Amino acid sequence: MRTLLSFFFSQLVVIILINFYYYGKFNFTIKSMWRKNEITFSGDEYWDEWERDMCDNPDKDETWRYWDSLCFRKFQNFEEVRIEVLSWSPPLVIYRNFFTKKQVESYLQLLKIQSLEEQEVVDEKGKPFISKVRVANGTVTPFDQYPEAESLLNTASRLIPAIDFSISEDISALSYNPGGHYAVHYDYLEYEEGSDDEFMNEFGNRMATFIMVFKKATSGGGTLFPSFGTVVRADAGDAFLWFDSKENGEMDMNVEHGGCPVYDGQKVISTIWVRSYGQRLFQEHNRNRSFDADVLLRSY
Ligand SMILES: O=C(O)CCC(=O)C(=O)O
Ligand SMILES: [Fe+2]
Repeated sequence: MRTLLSFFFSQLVVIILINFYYYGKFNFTIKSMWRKNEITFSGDEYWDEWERDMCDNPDKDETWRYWDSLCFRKFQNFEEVRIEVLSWSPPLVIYRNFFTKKQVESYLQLLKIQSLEEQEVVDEKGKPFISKVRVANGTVTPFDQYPEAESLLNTASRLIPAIDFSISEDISALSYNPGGHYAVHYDYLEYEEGSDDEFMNEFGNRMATFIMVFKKATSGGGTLFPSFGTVVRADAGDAFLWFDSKENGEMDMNVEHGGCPVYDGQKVISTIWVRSYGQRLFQEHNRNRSFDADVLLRSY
């Protein structure tokens, strides 16, 4: 009887200890999420609470662990390309280890000697102005002026044959310090009628956004896609890409996205906005629907 009782009590103690452990863990997670959500920064009024909750949710970190994630290993002219598909239609994909360490380092070195400026956003007339919708520093690094930028363009053109990267805006770099962010927005440009944009007249609207990662923040700083329920947290040397337009060239409403607030460390990315006119994909597709990711998996 005594052994039975002592067995019973020892089990009780174990159960209580386990409960304490999990309660503590649970409490810690909730508290740390809640604490981050409480962090204020300049421009936080442009973020909804649920968007910040998604940004801060640590479960969104490792896409390749999801039971339904699709990972492809493709050979393009004997070079290996690793593609993680986060959304099939419209496509949102991460290219892992896309750039070499040397490319990453030399581009960061180039940014060090450039002076990065506080970034503006454009209004509906296409006019730039400073706004706390985006808090970041940046600069433009034209391909024809900087071999470090040209090398990135060459790699993208070689490994992603579906897209003609030469029909694009100059590569532009962004650096976010703690408190830096870019509230949820679309990249597809929408101006009021009558505003004149020569570049738009010649090359069309933004078809795709290609983001290259050079430095990952130590806390915060992912890229949130509310419609996909995903936060991309890519590493230095990775790149990710999505389509801003549908097959008929109109704006795709599913691809709103934002740069989550950086809490610690520095985030450095740079972007190539690919323009529509002359892209082969529009000759092959013209329906009123989103593109599918299979166009990125073909070799052409
Ligand atoms: O910082 C990010 O993660 C996103 C940047 C972005 O959306 C943009 O530059 O248009
Ligand atoms: Fe954007």
